[in-house]
Amino acid sequence: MLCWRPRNMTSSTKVVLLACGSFNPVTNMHLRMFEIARDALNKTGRYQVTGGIMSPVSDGYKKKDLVSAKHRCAMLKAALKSSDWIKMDTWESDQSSWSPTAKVLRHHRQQTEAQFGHKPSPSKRRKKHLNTENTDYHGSEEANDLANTLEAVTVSDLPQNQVPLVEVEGDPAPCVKLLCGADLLESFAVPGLWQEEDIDYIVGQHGLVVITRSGSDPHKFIYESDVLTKYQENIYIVTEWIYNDISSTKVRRALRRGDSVKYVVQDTVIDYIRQHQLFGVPDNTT
Ligand SMILES: Nc1ncnc2c1ncn2[C@@H]1O[C@H](COP(=O)(O)OP(=O)(O)OP(=O)(O)O)[C@@H](O)[C@H]1O
Ligand SMILES: NC(=O)c1ccc[n+]([C@@H]2O[C@H](COP(=O)(O)O)[C@@H](O)[C@H]2O)c1
Ligand SMILES: [Zn+2]
Repeated sequence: MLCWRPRNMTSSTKVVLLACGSFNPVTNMHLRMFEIARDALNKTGRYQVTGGIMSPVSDGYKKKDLVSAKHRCAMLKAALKSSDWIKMDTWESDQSSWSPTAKVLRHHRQQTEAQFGHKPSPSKRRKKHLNTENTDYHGSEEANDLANTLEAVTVSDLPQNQVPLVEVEGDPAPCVKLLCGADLLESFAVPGLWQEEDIDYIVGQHGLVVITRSGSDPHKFIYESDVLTKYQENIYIVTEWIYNDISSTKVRRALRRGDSVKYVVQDTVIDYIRQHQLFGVPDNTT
């Protein structure tokens, strides 16, 4: 089961969309992904998107040309002034080492559940160990305690279907789903890039919302993958008909060459890039 919800609940499932990425720099397409996904999910009548989170990768990712998290977060903060529902979260970028996406999702699931004040049932609270027969291992009264306990447990430590879920007392917490482009989905097949148990956890326990991207065929990719086919009801593919192949790589290239990136990234981001002379942007002030 992807998301715990009371059996008698007939209303739509609340969803928080989480996008992990370098955002080096954040482009209008990163922001558009959220709008496209929210429209598509809300229109199904089965989901209600209640929030969006952008989580920039930490400096420990060490990808070529990655500017510091300080700058990437500042640009993201500036860009998000134009949105009233997408927020940046710096938990991941504050880490000194790179965090696998499964770990970031798990962190946000715990945060979301804690925000909703979910409490463990008294019977479950007494069970300190995680490896119970219950698939609905219940969360903590004191959110921090739970976070600390679980922090020590990697996703792969938890047997399948024994991922900590929280019993609902009142409103159910939204499900946290990974929002990504089709290229990220297809990177699951790159040997050694993703742990199998992480893919299982991400798709099996959270779910994906995938935005189509030029050069990708997510339906075919799912068909060719046994694990993705197994969980295909947890993968929601959204076709972006207003086709736009913006990428941070192209933005960095244009900036390096002194070309305009206006209307491709937010003006506030352009101002920040010029002010801090990032991405090799030529200094026009001298
Ligand atoms: N044009 C796009 N269409 C669909 N998804 C996109 C697009 N641009 C970025 N994404 C998605 O945004 C997320 C963050 O990606 P990332 O920060 O790597 O951006 P990027 O533009 O691909 O950057 P880079 O060129 O540096 O790899 C990923 O899930 C990626 O698939
Ligand atoms: N094994 C993993 O969890 C894994 C592998 C590759 C990329 N990612 C994430 O995907 C996002 C996009 O990465 P790229 O910018 O390299 O395409 C980043 O947030 C990165 O942390 C996660
Ligand atoms: Zn990318």
